[in-house]
Order: sequence, then structure tokens, then C-alpha cells
Amino acid sequence: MTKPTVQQHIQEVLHVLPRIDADQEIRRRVDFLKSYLLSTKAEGYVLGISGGQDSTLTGKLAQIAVDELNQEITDPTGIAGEGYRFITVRLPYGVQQDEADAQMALSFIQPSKNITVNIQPAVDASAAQFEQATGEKLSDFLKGNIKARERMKVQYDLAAHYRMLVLGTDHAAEAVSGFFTKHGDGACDAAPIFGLNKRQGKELLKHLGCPELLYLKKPTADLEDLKPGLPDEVALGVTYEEIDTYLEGGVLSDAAKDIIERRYQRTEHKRNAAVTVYDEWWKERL
Ligand SMILES: Nc1ncnc2c1ncn2[C@@H]1O[C@H](COP(=O)(O)OP(=O)(O)OC[C@H]2O[C@@H]([n+]3cccc(C(=O)O)c3)[C@H](O)[C@@H]2O)[C@@H](O)[C@H]1O
Ligand SMILES: Nc1ncnc2c1ncn2[C@@H]1O[C@H](COP(=O)(O)OP(=O)(O)OP(=O)(O)O)[C@@H](O)[C@H]1O
Ligand SMILES: [Mg+2]
Repeated sequence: MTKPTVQQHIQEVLHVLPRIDADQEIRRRVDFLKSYLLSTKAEGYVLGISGGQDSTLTGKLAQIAVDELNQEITDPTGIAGEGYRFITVRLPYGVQQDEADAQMALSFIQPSKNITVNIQPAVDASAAQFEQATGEKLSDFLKGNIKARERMKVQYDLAAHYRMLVLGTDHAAEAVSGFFTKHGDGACDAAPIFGLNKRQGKELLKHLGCPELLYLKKPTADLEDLKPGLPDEVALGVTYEEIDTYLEGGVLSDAAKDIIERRYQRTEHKRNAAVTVYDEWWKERL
């Protein structure tokens, strides 16, 4: 048997299908959220809503899941008095430039409850303490990762307080490039859109009746003070169209392929649990 190419290997590991049936994908991901929740003692899900594509999709699927559970279970008060809930959380760093988009996402999702926590005081305090302790300036880039980890922390605080689970928005186009903060937005209890690429995520949102603006806007991590709204594609040096084509097994330029595969190799540690003496993955070269 011939050895699979790196592209085929990645496609398989990340579970990407070259073609999807949007209704079927919505159904299986909502069902997954419902059955996983039922298999735990948790009373719902928590997720940060940014106004971007991934949290809009993940949030909508979560709300459908809890709504269906509450309809199907004859005594929804059986667990907590209010049935299952989905709590969204707005986590701006001060004032968010695309706050209107985040509000549009919330109107589309119609969460059971929304909470807003301004992460700026906590992030600024962390950065200031770091600088005082080391006597060195923290880069704007690394401060961006503090923002992502602060958002993770708030979501876990809420989940623990309300006896819920934290959702993540990791998907194939993000996983392949390792474009997330380790133990920041990369940390979660369940990742319902895993395996989809960016294009497929758009397709699901379209089927769900999402306002176009929320899936046609340029994806951004929006973490750097000095580069507000920096498009992911600029930071990555490759477009999502190219990443999606790669993940679907399509043909793209050698230059784009090379960027994707180098990123994949470099970020292997992010797609694994902390390395131990029993692991071998770090010795393997694709
Ligand atoms: N080989 C290795 N084995 C095990 N661990 C390794 C390692 N190399 C680095 N590490 C660890 O990983 C750390 C670096 O990883 P990390 O802290 O994630 O930092 P890093 O990958 O440098 O930065 C995160 C990237 O993700 C982007 N991001 C973040 C959040 C959201 C989004 C978005 O799309 O919304 C994008 C962000 O713009 C930035 O480009 C190192 O400080 C080290 O602790
Ligand atoms: N300002 C914010 N408020 C609440 N949650 C946020 C915020 N910024 C980021 N997040 C959380 O971090 C996740 C990762 O951000 P990411 O930019 O990858 O996704 P997105 O904004 O939903 O979609 P897109 O990639 O299209 O911008 C988000 O899905 C969301 O859960
Ligand atoms: Mg974003």
C-alpha cells in the first residue's frame, strides 16, 4: 500500500469531508451536543460570542440543542428548575469595534441568557504584574494571548458556577494551522464544529438562516491592540479559500501548500495533550 500524502493524512486526522450535506451536519452536531450533555450531570453549555463566524455557528447549534432537550424532556425542571440552558458571554476588551456584529449574532442565536464581562481590567493587571516582576515589556502579540486565556478563564468560571460545560469553536481550518491560543480559545470541554472547514461552516450558517454579514465578514482573532481587526488571512499568509481547498483534497499552489504544511508540523503540540514519556508523536516527521 502506498503511503498517504501529507495532505491525505491531515484530511483524515482532521475528519474533513470533501462534500457535506448541510442539514445532515447540523443534525449530527446538534444530536452530539444533546447526547453528550445528557451523558454528564451538566445543565447546559457556555460559549463566548465574538461577532465572528465560528462562535455564531457553534452558539446557534448549542441553542438548538438545549431548546430541543427542553421540549423532549417531559419534566425539564428535573435538573435545575429551569431546564437546560445555553449561556453566551460577551468578552470585550474595553469597547469592541464590531460590537454591533456581536449583538447581531446574539439576536440570531437567542441564547437562554447572555452575560457580559469586560476582560480589560484583568488583562491589563496581568500584563502590568508581568512587567513589574520581570522588568521587561510584554509584546503586544503576547498580550493578545493573555486576552484569549482570560476569555477561557471567564468561560470556565461561568461553567463551574452554573454547572455547565464550556464549548469551543475549533474547526479544521483552525486546527490545521494551529491558529489558536494554547489553553486560550483552544481550551474547551466540547468542540461541536470540529471537522468542518471555514467554507462548510458558512454553508451551515446559511442553512440556519443566519444574517449574511456574520459569515461573509473577514475572520479575525482581533487580539492585538496595535493591529485592531487584523484579518486572520494576513496573519496566516494564506487564504481560507486555500486552506479549505487543501483540506478538501483539492489542488493549490506549492507556495500555499508549503505554508499550510509547515504550520501544521510546527503546531503539532497544540493538537495533542501535554507530551509525556509515553508519547512518540513528537519524533515523527510527516
Ligand atoms: N514544540 C512544542 N512542544 C510543546 N509546547 C510548545 C512547543 N512549542 C511551543 N510550545 C508552547 O506553546 C506556546 C505557544 O503557543 P501559544 O501560546 O498558543 O502562542 P502562539 O501560537 O505563538 O500564538 C497564538 C496564535 O494564535 C492566533 N490566535 C489566537 C487566538 C485566537 C485566534 C483566532 O483565530 O481567533 C488566533 C494568534 O493570533 C497567534 O498567531 C509556547 O509559549 C510554549 O509554551
Ligand atoms: N470579544 C469576544 N467576546 C466573546 N468571545 C470571544 C471574543 N473574541 C473571541 N472570543 C471567543 O474565542 C473564539 C475564537 O475566536 P475566533 O476569532 O477564532 O472565532 P470567531 O470570532 O467566532 O470567528 P472568526 O474566525 O470568523 O473571526 C470565538 O469563537 C469566541 O468563542
Ligand atoms: Mg474572530
